Amino acid sequence: MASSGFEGFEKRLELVFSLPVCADGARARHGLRLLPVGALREALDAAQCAVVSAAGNASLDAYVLSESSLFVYPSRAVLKTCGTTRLLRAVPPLLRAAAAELGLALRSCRYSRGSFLFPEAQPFPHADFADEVRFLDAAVPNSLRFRRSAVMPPPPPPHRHGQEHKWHVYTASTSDDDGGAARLTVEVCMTELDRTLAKQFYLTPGDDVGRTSHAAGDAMTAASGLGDVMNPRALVFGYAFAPCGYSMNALDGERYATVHVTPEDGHSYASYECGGGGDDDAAGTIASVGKAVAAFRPGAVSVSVCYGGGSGTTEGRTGRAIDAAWVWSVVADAVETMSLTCRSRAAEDFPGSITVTYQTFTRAPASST
Ligand SMILES: C[S@+](CC[C@H](N)C(=O)[O-])C[C@H]1O[C@@H](n2cnc3c(N)ncnc32)[C@H](O)[C@@H]1O
Repeated sequence: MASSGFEGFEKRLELVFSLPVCADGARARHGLRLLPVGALREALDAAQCAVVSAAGNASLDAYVLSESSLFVYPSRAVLKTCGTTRLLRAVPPLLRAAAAELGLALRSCRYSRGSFLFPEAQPFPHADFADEVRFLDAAVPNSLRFRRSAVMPPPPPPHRHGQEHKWHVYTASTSDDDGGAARLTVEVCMTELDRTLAKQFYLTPGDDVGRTSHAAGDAMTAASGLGDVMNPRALVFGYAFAPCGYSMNALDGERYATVHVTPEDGHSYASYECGGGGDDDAAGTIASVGKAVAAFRPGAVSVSVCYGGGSGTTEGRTGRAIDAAWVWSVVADAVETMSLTCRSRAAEDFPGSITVTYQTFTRAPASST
């Protein structure tokens, strides 16, 4: 841990593989889910984190890690790590194992993160986005020739705290127009959590002897209302750290949601992410951000939405095409009801027909009258 405090802001990597056409039935059906435990462990060791709990359903495997989460689908892996982990170091062993054990070739790679609270504590290559981009450029195969990195703009000055909250995105893809792979992912980063709500994520005296980390985590899920963030059908797995901290994975069919909480005063942080589904209920998926924000009443929030662009992407209930202006307005409707005001917004297109939107919100200053 940095001497200054725990770095809550996560690094997030999504790798998408092509399933081999001539694979036998099991390999075609389960793909990456057949990776040997030893191969996963080698990748997580390289990133400097470990599995603390595992669950799965017919569509995916979900792991709570010592620092955040891992989701594994047949052709897609999402690895999210926080603290001073070296997430990008997991890329070479993952690609090697996917090729050697399963014959899977990488089709696209997306890396994203916010601005760290304690950038000086980050190990190479994470201290500098330019180094992260160089590392990824060297790690992904040449066949992913469509590449782009961008730092999404900070709010215009003067910002409330003089901090610049930026969103860093790198993508590489074998195709500039990956029309068939529309997926919606929502990433929310919250700081300055309400102190009373944050206290729910501390173990209570006696927890260390009386309850498992899973049972204590499930109690935190219930007390905070986070169990409802997805929908009542979802399987929810909470995990409590000692003396504080919380991680949760929720699964509903092919969709997942994940919440991570660093409740320590002075650098409190919570994240909410959901994704895994297509865009048939994009409005509902994005609106779930409102429930996550209500559980923490943060002073500052950023929301990034990544969606498959191109002509095939429509919002199911209305048949309306998803575009950045529509995403911005659905996010703002979900967040601004909680005395938070939009400070900045941006949208960028990336290879593989991906669009990423980014918005920041802060609590409105108290009125002087
Ligand atoms: C892993 S969790 C959630 C991570 C998530 N990115 C976040 O910050 O919200 C981090 C919280 O758990 C606490 N914690 C306690 N033991 C930990 C451990 N062994 N590894 C990681 N975090 C631990 C940290 O102090 C922090 O409050």
